[in-house]
Amino acid sequence: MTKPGQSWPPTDTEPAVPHEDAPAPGSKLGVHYSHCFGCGDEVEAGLHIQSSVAEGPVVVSQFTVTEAHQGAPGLAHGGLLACAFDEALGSAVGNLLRKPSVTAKLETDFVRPVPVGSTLHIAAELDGVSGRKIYVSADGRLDAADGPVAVRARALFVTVGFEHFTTHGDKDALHKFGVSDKERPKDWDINP
Ligand SMILES: CCCCCCCCCCCCCC(=O)SCCNC(=O)CCNC(=O)[C@H](O)C(C)(C)COP(=O)(O)OP(=O)(O)OC[C@H]1O[C@@H](n2cnc3c(N)ncnc32)[C@H](O)[C@@H]1OP(=O)(O)O
Repeated sequence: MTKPGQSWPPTDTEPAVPHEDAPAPGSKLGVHYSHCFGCGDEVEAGLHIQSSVAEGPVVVSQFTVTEAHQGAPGLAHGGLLACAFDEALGSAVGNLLRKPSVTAKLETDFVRPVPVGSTLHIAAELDGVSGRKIYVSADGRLDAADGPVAVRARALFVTVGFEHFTTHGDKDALHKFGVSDKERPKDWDINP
């Protein structure tokens, strides 16, 4: 856990510059995989997070807490909130940098309870890049983009080759992500 006062990013970084093919500010981001627990439209009890690109290296996401997401009665489960942030942070990394990347470290500060029925407005910003390491952080505000902060998160994503997914996961992963062999060299930076 990064201690209060510890600098972030924890190492020297270069600015995180969005890829030339990254969606423009204002663009709505679609589902990256229909069975993704974070954004997938085929996961009934999933988080159904919707995201769009904002100004700067920022992606904003909304997550509405339902009864399927409870820990204590009427309150969101902390682990599910962490999942929502993983999705929101990963969406910023993947969509803005277009580098296949995975979460290596994720830390969350739970500042206020998040009730069922509320919507978290999550703003995830790319903070810097150091080689394969991508630092990204987010605030989640209750019920409005300028509402009170309920959750904060910081994460390290690490760029991987596409074989990470096809070797460790599903050999058809690229097809399921909607990334074709033809698109790969043009649309994605692969330099792990
Ligand atoms: C169109 C586009 C749409 C895209 C949308 C996408 C949306 C997606 C939304 C979904 C989002 C959900 C996303 C998900 O859920 S991703 C699923 C959850 N994550 C995983 O499963 C990842 C599992 N871990 C691994 O595979 C490996 O450990 C990785 C690949 C991460 C690194 O193993 P690898 O052997 O390759 O590399 P390395 O070990 O040399 O490490 C490299 C560097 O990183 C540093 N390091 C590593 N770990 C840590 C750590 N814990 N704290 C601090 N530092 C750490 C390390 O010191 C080194 O630094 P340096 O020595 O170089 O300085």
